[in-house]
Amino acid sequence: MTTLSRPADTGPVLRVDGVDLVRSGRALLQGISLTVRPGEHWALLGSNGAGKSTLLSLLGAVTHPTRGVVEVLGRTLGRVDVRELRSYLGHINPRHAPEGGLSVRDVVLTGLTNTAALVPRWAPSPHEEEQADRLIAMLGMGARAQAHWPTLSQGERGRALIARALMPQPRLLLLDEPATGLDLAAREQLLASIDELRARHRSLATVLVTHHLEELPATTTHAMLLREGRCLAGGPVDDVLTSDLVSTCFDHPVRIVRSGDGRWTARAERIPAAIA
Ligand SMILES: Nc1ncnc2c1ncn2[C@@H]1O[C@H](COP(=O)(O)OP(=O)(O)OP(=O)(O)O)[C@@H](O)[C@H]1O
Repeated sequence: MTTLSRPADTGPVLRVDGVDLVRSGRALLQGISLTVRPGEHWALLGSNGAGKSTLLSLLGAVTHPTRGVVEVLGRTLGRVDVRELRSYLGHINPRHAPEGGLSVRDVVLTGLTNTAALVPRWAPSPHEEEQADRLIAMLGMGARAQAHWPTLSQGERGRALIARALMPQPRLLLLDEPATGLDLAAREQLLASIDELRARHRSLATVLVTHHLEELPATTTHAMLLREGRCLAGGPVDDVLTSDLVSTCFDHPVRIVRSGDGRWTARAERIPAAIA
């Protein structure tokens, strides 16, 4: 196997050009183009089945396009060892299931080996252990570092998984519905952690999938709206998250408001009785 040198730290983090993805004879994505640069924080929104997770799996080098080009960290999918490329990405799936007996600290360390369990005869360096402790503290999990995975709440797991994904110092972090199932306090803590992470790591790029505008961190810079596998709109967040575009995307009239703290709310518009 050829060894991939660490991808260069310059240029776009992601470049998707004219991508179609067909599975079982069905077009799941059509004509998707997207460029993500260092320091950009993208939200990927769309209704159930719009293709968000499918697009995220392309960006995470998990699947290949049927047509078009996907470049991840400057490497073209189809011409690169994707397993190795994935080790330079932070791809957070809230459904990740680490081995039961691991502590938070162990789970975070498995981010270096990209495995569900600690690798036998592998030991982290003192520097790597320090880094794990620093990330655990940054995500507000210092007091729970020795807690065993099954005893954690869903919110604690979400934050531990972000720390895990950051261990290889990725340039790109992919988050698939990170706030799903969290209660109000856990969601707010998670969003605050994401904002802090972005502030501390200025060149980090992120792509976050969600159904809910209330789950978008205030630091979101760009958005893409997906509808039936196609891009309805993509670009700077305030150009894309408008009442008109989001209503079209979800096939329902909604009013979008961005409040003073930079967060969003979406409310259904009342449809006048005459046309309801
Ligand atoms: N391997 C596959 N073969 C055929 N269809 C698939 C395959 N994988 C996903 N799909 C379909 O592709 C569509 C897009 O799925 P995807 O999971 O990307 O949507 P999503 O926007 O993430 O949806 P949700 O919000 O419900 O999670 C869905 O209709 C899904 O059933």
